[in-house]
Amino acid sequence: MTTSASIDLNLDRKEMVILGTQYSGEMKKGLFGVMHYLMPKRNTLSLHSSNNMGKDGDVALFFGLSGTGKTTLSTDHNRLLIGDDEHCWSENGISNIEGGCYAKCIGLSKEKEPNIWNAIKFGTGNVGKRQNTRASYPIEYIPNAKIPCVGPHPKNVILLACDAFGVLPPVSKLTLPQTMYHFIIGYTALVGQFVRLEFF
Ligand SMILES: Nc1ncnc2c1ncn2[C@@H]1O[C@H](COP(=O)(O)OP(=O)(O)O)[C@@H](O)[C@H]1O
Ligand SMILES: C=C(OP(=O)(O)O)C(=O)O
Repeated sequence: MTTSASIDLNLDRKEMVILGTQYSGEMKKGLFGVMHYLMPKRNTLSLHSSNNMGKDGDVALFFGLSGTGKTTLSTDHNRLLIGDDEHCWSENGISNIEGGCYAKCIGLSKEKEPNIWNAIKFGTGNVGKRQNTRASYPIEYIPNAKIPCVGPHPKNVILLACDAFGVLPPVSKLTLPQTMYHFIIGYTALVGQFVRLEFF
């Protein structure tokens, strides 16, 4: 064991117990773990991704580890927000699991991310002193949210590598096999450590 935290789940009793951590993100991540078990049985993929939709119905799906920009980039005032973190992709298209968002507060400013700033509503100026301080808000607090939070099959898939070491070009257009390769290796630079820096 490298940590004293544990997330214990009883699928029969539909119970989850979170021990040894005060990170409230475990509530949604624990349930996400349940979805990884249940959804494939229904021929549905559960994805750690954000999603938004353009005016023409084109859905973009953003994959990336914690801190790579899923929440920030999907909350785009020119597009409709479907969700910032956890989704299902089935034969019918995309649907959001959470119905709300979980934004990072560090460095948050009204000028750079006005929709997130306004959605938090309470105490925004006083938070964000630690690396992984979060605020949650109902998705309805984002003015251009897509309610209900569903969309057609994605037209564009974006892999957020956040490669601070400059190994990858800033932007690359990938072929299908390249996309599959990069999805599987999941290369991320510095910010893949975002949550771990804070808690371990
Ligand atoms: N160009 C940028 N694109 C995306 N995020 C950025 C950028 N510049 C700074 N950030 C910051 O990086 C962090 C990205 O975190 P977030 O969007 O919550 O990631 P995720 O949802 O993938 O965990 C935010 O704190 C955001 O303010
Ligand atoms: C809530 C989380 O997801 P993200 O940081 O990608 O928002 C997490 O990883 O704990």
